[in-house]
Amino acid sequence: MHGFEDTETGKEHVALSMGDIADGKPVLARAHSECLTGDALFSMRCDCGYQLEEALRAVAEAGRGVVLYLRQEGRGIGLLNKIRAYHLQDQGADTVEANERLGFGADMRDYSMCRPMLEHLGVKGIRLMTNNPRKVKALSEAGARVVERVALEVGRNPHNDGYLNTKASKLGHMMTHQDDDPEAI
Ligand SMILES: Nc1nc2c(ncn2[C@@H]2O[C@H](COP(=O)(O)OP(=O)(O)OP(=O)(O)O)[C@@H](O)[C@H]2O)c(=O)[nH]1
Ligand SMILES: [Zn+2]
Repeated sequence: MHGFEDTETGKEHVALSMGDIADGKPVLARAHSECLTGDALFSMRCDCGYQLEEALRAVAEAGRGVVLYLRQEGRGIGLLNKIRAYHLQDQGADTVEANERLGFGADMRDYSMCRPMLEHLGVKGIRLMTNNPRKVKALSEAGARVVERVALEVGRNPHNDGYLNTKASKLGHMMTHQDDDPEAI
């Protein structure tokens, strides 16, 4: 485990690495945004905890890889605002509308810390586990060489079904699941 301090925001990020990731070959990687509720408290209303677990499992299976754990909770609006957004969602708003009603953009995250973190670890190119095309673009623009996107679709359940559908329809996430697919729950 490697710790990093973001000198601009004061946030402390972490990288979990396994195996030789500085050999120049593409590295299986996940840039995971903090979700206290999903990652630590087992919330089922998002897919974060499931994705984190699957990313760690995939790295372990490959014997080589890195998970960047980025402290940008709630797509960058922070934990308390995410809780406020959840209250709005309980009254009918979707995840994007809730953010907007609170005066935030749909996604306020910044991935500029990833490049120095990967450079420090000697990683030259990554096979990024994500369904989010904006994340691939943002990481590439930040200077990280994304050689491949690896799908990370896990954890769909009745509590996060609507949330995942909104990610696909409003945020552009690439999901193979179809709303009318009875086997996909
Ligand atoms: N504002 C807000 N943030 C949320 C909500 N649900 C989860 N999050 C946050 O969203 C972040 C995870 O982003 P997602 O949009 O689920 O997924 P992603 O990282 O864009 O894409 P993947 O790489 O495919 O997982 C974490 O920081 C969570 O805390 C919500 O309803 N509102
Ligand atoms: Zn979450």
